[in-house]
Amino acid sequence: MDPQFWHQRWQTSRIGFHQGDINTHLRACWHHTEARPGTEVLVPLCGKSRDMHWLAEQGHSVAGFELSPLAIGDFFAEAGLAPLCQSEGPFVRWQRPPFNLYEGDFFRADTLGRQFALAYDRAALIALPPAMRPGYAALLAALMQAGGRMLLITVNHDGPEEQAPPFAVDETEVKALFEPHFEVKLLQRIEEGRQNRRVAAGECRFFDELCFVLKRY
Ligand SMILES: C[S@@+](CC[C@H](N)C(=O)[O-])C[C@H]1O[C@@H](n2cnc3c(N)ncnc32)[C@H](O)[C@@H]1O
Repeated sequence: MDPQFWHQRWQTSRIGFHQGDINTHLRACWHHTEARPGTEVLVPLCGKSRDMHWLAEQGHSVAGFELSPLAIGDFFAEAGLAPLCQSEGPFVRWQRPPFNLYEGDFFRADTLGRQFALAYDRAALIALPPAMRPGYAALLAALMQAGGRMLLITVNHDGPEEQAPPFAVDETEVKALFEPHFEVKLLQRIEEGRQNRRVAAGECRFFDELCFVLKRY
């Protein structure tokens, strides 16, 4: 999407994607990453997700990437943390251990020359229109160390071909995007049914959440 789309969403507080609670798949499936405490977790398109606090509670440091300074500012303010800000390559890095949140375009993350053993994607891939997804998968392949693992959460629905996220990204597409670089395993699929507001409103007949673990070859 155009960066302006996201800046406007944050400026007008249209952030329905933000979850007040920790993500259910994260709690249930993180152990599949075989994460060791102390290992840094890459969180692309992180928003102000509370999941980053949960990862910190498991003993991880967190490297988040986010376009919106409002999102990053809220993340620290809501936690009562005062970050230090400094420029680093094309980013502004907001730092308060165990969090390093990089303000800027994630698609430039390779310029930092960093690699990660762990990553967590919730509502990042599904925020991208189809044409941007192959570049996202290739970038993650470049950023992950051999043997590195990533927990990936997507949605699948039969809503109208909307111009706005969350876009449907089913198991077939996840495999097509990532299998050239990663071993891909579907861990769980939750069928939300009428609990989902789009299904209840008749906009879709189904709305499923899928959780994968990916291992970099
Ligand atoms: C659907 S939200 C998901 C946020 C977060 N993962 C969560 O679960 O709440 C997508 C986020 O990605 C950010 N974003 C979109 N494109 C980006 C880019 N190219 N680089 C960094 N952040 C981006 C948006 O500002 C938005 O906060």
